[in-house]
Amino acid sequence: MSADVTGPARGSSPASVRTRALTKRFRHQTAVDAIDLEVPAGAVYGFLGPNGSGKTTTIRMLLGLIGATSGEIEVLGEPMPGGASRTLRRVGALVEGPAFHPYLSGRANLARLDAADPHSDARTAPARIDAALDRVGLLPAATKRFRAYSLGMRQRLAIANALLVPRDLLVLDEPTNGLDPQGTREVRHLVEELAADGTTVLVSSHLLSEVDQMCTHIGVMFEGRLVTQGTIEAMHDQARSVDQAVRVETDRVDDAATALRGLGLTDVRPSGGHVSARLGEVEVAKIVPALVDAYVPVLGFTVVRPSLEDVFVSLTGEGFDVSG
Ligand SMILES: Nc1ncnc2c1ncn2[C@@H]1O[C@H](COP(=O)(O)OP(=O)(O)OP(=O)(O)O)[C@@H](O)[C@H]1O
Repeated sequence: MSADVTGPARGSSPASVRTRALTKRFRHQTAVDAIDLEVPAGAVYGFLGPNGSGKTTTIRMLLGLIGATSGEIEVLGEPMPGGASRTLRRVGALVEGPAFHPYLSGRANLARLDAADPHSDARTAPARIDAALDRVGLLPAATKRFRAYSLGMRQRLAIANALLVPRDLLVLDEPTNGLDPQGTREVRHLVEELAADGTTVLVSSHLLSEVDQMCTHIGVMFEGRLVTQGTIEAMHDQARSVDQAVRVETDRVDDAATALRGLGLTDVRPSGGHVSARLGEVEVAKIVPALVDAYVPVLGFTVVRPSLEDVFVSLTGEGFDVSG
C-alpha cells in the first residue's frame, strides 16, 4: 500500500487534528474520500455517521494504526506519521477496547496494561493508575474484580487506560456503543468532565442525539465523505434556515390543498384527514385566515420546525439512523 502522507501547511487557527484530502481505499472501495477534518483545540468534536461511513477507518489513520492511501494529517501541530511517536504520547485513544482480565481488579488490570507499555515509567505507575481511576470515578471500585463492573464502569475503565499519562487529545471510537442507558450517561458525563479540564475530545458516534448533547462541534460522514462540519450552533442555525413545513388537519383536504396552493405553498400533499406543505416565503399568519375564507374547517394547525436530523437528510439525500 503506498502512503503519500505529508504535513499540511500550518493554518492560523490552532487545531488538534487537521487533515487535507485524507483518503483510504481498500481494493476497489473508497472507505474515506478526500476529507478535510478540522478539530479545534479544546473542542468536543462529534464524528457522526451511520455504520460503515468511514469513521473508524479515519480514526485508525489519525492514530497511525493504518496508513492513508493519500492526503495529509496533522495531529497536535505535528505532521503524521512524521512526528508520530512523540505526538502520539499526548494522544489517548479508545478504538478497540483493551483486553481486561475478568478476575483481576480494575486497578490490577490497569497495572498490567501500563506495565506492557514500553514507554511507561514503573516508578510513577501506582500514582498514575490511581489518578486515572480517580478521573473516571472508579477509585472507590478500584479493588473490585472487573467482571463485577457494570457496562458503564467497564467503559470508564477503558477510558482510564487511555488516561494513564496526561493527554492533550482523546480519541474515542463509539464509546457508548453497546452500553445500557445508565452506562451511556456515565460515559457522556465523563466526556463532558474531561472537556471541562481542557482535553480536546474527538468522539465518534452514530447517534445524533448523543453528539448534540455532548459536543461543541460536529462532523458528519456519509459514504466516506465528510458532508458537513462546524459548530453545533452553526448546525442548529442551518436547521432553522431549512424550509419549514405546515400541517393542516381538516375533513376537507382537497379544498385545503387548493387554498394552500393558492397562497403559494409548495409540495402540497393531501392525505387522509390532513394536508402537509412547505411554507417557503409565505407568512404563517396568513394561512389559517385563508383556509377559513375558503370554508375549510381547521381542526388542527402545526408548523413543523426542522430538526438537525432534517439538515442531515437534506445533505445526504436520505435519512440515516442517527436519532437512536
Ligand atoms: N480492513 C478493511 N478491509 C476492507 N474494507 C474495510 C476494512 N476496514 C473497513 N472497511 C470498509 O470501509 C468502510 C468504512 O468502514 P468503517 O469501519 O470505517 O466505518 P464506520 O463509520 O466506522 O462504521 P462502524 O461504526 O460500523 O465501524 C466499510 O464499508 C467497511 O466495510
